[in-house]
Amino acid sequence: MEFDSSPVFLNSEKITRYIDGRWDSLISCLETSFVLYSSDDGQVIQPVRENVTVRDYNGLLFSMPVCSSPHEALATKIITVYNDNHLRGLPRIQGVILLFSAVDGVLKAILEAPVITAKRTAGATAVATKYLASENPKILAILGAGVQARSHFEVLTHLYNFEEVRIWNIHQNNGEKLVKELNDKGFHCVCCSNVEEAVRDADIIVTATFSKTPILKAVWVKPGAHINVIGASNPTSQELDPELMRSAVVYTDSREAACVESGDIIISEVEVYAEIGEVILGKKEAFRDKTTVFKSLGMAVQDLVSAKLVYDAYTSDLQK
Ligand SMILES: NC(=O)C1=CN([C@@H]2O[C@H](COP(=O)(O)OP(=O)(O)OC[C@H]3O[C@@H](n4cnc5c(N)ncnc54)[C@H](O)[C@@H]3O)[C@@H](O)[C@H]2O)C=CC1
Ligand SMILES: O=C([O-])C1=[NH+]CCC1
Repeated sequence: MEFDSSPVFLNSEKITRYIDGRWDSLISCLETSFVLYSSDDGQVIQPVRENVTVRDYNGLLFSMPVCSSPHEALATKIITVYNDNHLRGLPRIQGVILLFSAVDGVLKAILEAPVITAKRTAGATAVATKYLASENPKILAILGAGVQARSHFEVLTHLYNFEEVRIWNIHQNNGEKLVKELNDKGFHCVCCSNVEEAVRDADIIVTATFSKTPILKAVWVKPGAHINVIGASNPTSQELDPELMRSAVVYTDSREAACVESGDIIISEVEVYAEIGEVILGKKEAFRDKTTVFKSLGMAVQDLVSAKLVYDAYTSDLQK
């Protein structure tokens, strides 16, 4: 019997075709992935990711392997994160996700990583926000105007009807560009000239920047707000003022990763109260009335479930 071992290659355009407009399915897969990761039954095996520093070019190479038994799948995301790439007119995050069958080890697909990374990170935030934010949030503030800012805007406006969406960016022209792009699509957002103005009275805040030092201060944040911290994914970077970290109840995706990768957690010396998976499982409380922080690091299992969602949609399309 002939065996066609060629994996399919799904580029960003194809991935967009199979993932766009599917927030609810993606959020549901991601919710399951949080539960599988935080259950102690070994259904998901996900070591802390490896990274290699490219000192001369301010770059990093990440390798993120995972096995999920319920999905009968293995995946590894391999990405580079080059902080200065905007100066080269290139995306800061590039790479691929390799998706294998866990049954026989066959490589099924190679998927370009940026679209899935953007969508799954925002989808994961959506899960955390659903559990931790106050009911009926009215004001959303997004700090940053890049890839993650866009995908977070998309998913959070899919989930909630905000009265106001505010965007702040370090380079105001890029913030204005994003606001114009969204408003041209029929949304109503405003660009703020400073962080304090953007987050005043906000119910939900997203920080999605490449800042190395805190951009968000405790005194600016409304008590009871929910903050999704997406950037600062290394032990020496911070997006939040340590005082804000210490005044909030801190949740994360992976406690094991947070303790070695998150500058916001390590430098402020806060205790992680819970993984989001533990909240979904009912093992830990969701303190909606308190100021909450979801420190997102990003997990390989999120890439696996999202890549599988895309791959399954692609293969079922082929069979039509
Ligand atoms: N938690 C997770 O799963 C993931 C986290 N990330 C992180 O999210 C952050 C944003 O990533 P992308 O949107 O893909 O990048 P991007 O390059 O598309 O956007 C970065 C944004 O940060 C702003 N920025 C850069 N330096 C800054 C500074 N010093 N202070 C304030 N703002 C600054 C830029 O103006 C831009 O708006 C990065 O820190 C990245 O590592 C990215 C992917 C997944
Ligand atoms: O999970 C992920 O893909 C990443 N987290 C930080 C940079 C990229």
